[in-house]
Amino acid sequence: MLQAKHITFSYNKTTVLEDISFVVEKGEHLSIIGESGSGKSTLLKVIYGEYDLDNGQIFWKDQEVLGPKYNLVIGYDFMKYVAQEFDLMPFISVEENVGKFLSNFFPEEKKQRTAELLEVVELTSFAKTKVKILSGGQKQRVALARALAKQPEIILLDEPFSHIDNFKKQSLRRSIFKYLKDKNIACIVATHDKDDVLGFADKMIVLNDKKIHANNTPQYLYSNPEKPLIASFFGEFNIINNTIIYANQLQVVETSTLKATITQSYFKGNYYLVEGNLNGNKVFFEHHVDIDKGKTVFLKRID
Ligand SMILES: Nc1ncnc2c1ncn2[C@@H]1O[C@H](COP(=O)(O)OP(=O)(O)OP(=O)(O)O)[C@@H](O)[C@H]1O
Repeated sequence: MLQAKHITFSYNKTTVLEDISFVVEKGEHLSIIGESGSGKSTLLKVIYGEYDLDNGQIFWKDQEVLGPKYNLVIGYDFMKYVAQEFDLMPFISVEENVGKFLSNFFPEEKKQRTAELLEVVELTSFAKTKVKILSGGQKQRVALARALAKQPEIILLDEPFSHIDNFKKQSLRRSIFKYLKDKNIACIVATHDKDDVLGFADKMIVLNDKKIHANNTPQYLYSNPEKPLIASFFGEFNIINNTIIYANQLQVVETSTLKATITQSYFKGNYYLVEGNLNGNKVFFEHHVDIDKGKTVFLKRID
């Protein structure tokens, strides 16, 4: 189990994280969300032991994770970290990068393990390719495979699929997160993407203004967003009578007290996101067809 206990961290005199506490159980998947600059990457780096804390402690099981003041070499064998900037060796091949830290004493094992990981990140056909000529997304996949090579107990992933195109992203995400669950590897994933969270994360932490705003399951936070910041992560929403209502919770009905004049319809594939004016405020709702500008509709909340 990873335990973060009352962590406070500052860059020079600027505090970025204040009194952060949470736990991650063995094999658990925790997502960290928050606006850009809220400190997600910093939190991962601090957990990795890249910086010394101002206050607080971090433990993996009984071992305290310490920063550079106490450790000559940053990092621990049980924990791997894949940063937003992945630092690969450009002049050797994909498989050599992945196998770099695996022992040469067991060549057959090394070969098998490398092949298994290349399959997880869907790069088998690039095994012999030099990393230098790979695209950004392919390099990100090599970095993921390399971090998994020595089978850590916990892995820290910073926007792990940010460079990967939509064609590959869905299947790669399933493949990586399934692999981590199957091997009982805990993960902490900093992300902006709700698709990295929904269906995969056991818990999610919302960082805001240096602190943890919420720490709960994605199901709970989706249903009880409490703050606009949380609702906005999941999708388009409205605040009507001081209540957060997602666009997909509003339905057009014959008559109601919510009368809106349509201003715009956006094609979204299997539905339209329709924008309207409700008592001088914007309102968004989902509808199966587009609605002409200027038309009046009545809306009702459905749950
Ligand atoms: N090395 C550094 N020195 C000083 N300040 C830094 C450093 N790295 C980050 N910061 C500042 O710390 C704050 C948090 O940055 P961080 O990168 O952790 O946020 P983030 O939530 O990961 O952002 P993003 O989603 O854009 O990646 C920001 O205000 C940033 O400017």
